[in-house]
Amino acid sequence: MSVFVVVNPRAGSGRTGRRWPDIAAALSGGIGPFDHAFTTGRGHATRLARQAVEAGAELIIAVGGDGTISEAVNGFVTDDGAVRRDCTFAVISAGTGADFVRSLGPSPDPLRGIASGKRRRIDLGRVTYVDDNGNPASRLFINIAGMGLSGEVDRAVNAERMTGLLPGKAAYYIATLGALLRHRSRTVRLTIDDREQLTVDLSMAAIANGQYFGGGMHVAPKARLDSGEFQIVILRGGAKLALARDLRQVYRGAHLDHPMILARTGRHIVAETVDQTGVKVPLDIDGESPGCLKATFEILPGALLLRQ
Ligand SMILES: Nc1ncnc2c1ncn2[C@@H]1O[C@H](COP(=O)(O)OP(=O)(O)OP(=O)(O)O)[C@@H](O)[C@H]1O
Repeated sequence: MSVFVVVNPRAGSGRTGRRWPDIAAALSGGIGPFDHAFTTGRGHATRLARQAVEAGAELIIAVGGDGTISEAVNGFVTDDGAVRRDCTFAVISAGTGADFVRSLGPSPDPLRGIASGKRRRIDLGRVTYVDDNGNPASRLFINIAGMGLSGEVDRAVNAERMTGLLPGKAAYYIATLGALLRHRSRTVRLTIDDREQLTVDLSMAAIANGQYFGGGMHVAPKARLDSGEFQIVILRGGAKLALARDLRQVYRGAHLDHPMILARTGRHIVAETVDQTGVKVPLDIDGESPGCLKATFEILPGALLLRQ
């Protein structure tokens, strides 16, 4: 079998690079020979995975955090926008947040899972949106996309990381706190499967394939990777103090009955700002914020063959 491994040596604040010799030894013991390459920066995992898929790789393994996993999955998209269904994907999670793998269930040893050859089909999401230069863009997501506060946090975390002054976790907390303090809710209209239209004063919405984001927040406890639909969790605007106080409920996944939460399911969601201020609502796509509303989220049932 032809195997290609995409490794982000910087993931987990550089831990992945340090662990790579051990991971590589265990991998070759489990699955035999493979090719690999280290990513050098943003978007590189997509290019590496795409080259490998086009060269006939049968299994792509992403080694890194949620950003690397998401970028590598985007390498499965062909020029005409279809997703390659003949190549298998696997992950060795070695990032800081490790949110995607939490939805896969308990797996004491991901290497053993990969070596076992067990495979399952999971859904992917596709989001079309307006990028930061005002151009139409499209991207796959494997875990969670969303809008509002989560997009603001992504941008703040990214800016904080750029300064390089603080280590990963501290940068994340400081950026999140700052984004929360600056945050203002916006009026957004969500059209779900052409059957329901919600116009809400929105702080945040998660369009969830997986269950966790933000480093362990159980935002969409009812989402299933193979359900053929998204779980949609909407947080209305409200007092920030109440928000901060009730945040703990989200970590436990106990927030769905909260008066500030609306929960739905859907396969096709259009989200647009109807806010008179004209302020843009940033997106969150698997932890990155490459653009703003208006956006369309579409489920791609069973699009990815996952070895686990
Ligand atoms: N060599 C590199 N140097 C710096 N950044 C890189 C490099 N290779 C990839 N990247 C970028 O690093 C970013 C973060 O990577 P990733 O998400 O995998 O790790 P993490 O942030 O530690 O984990 P998590 O997202 O699970 O918290 C990605 O957006 C990716 O584009």
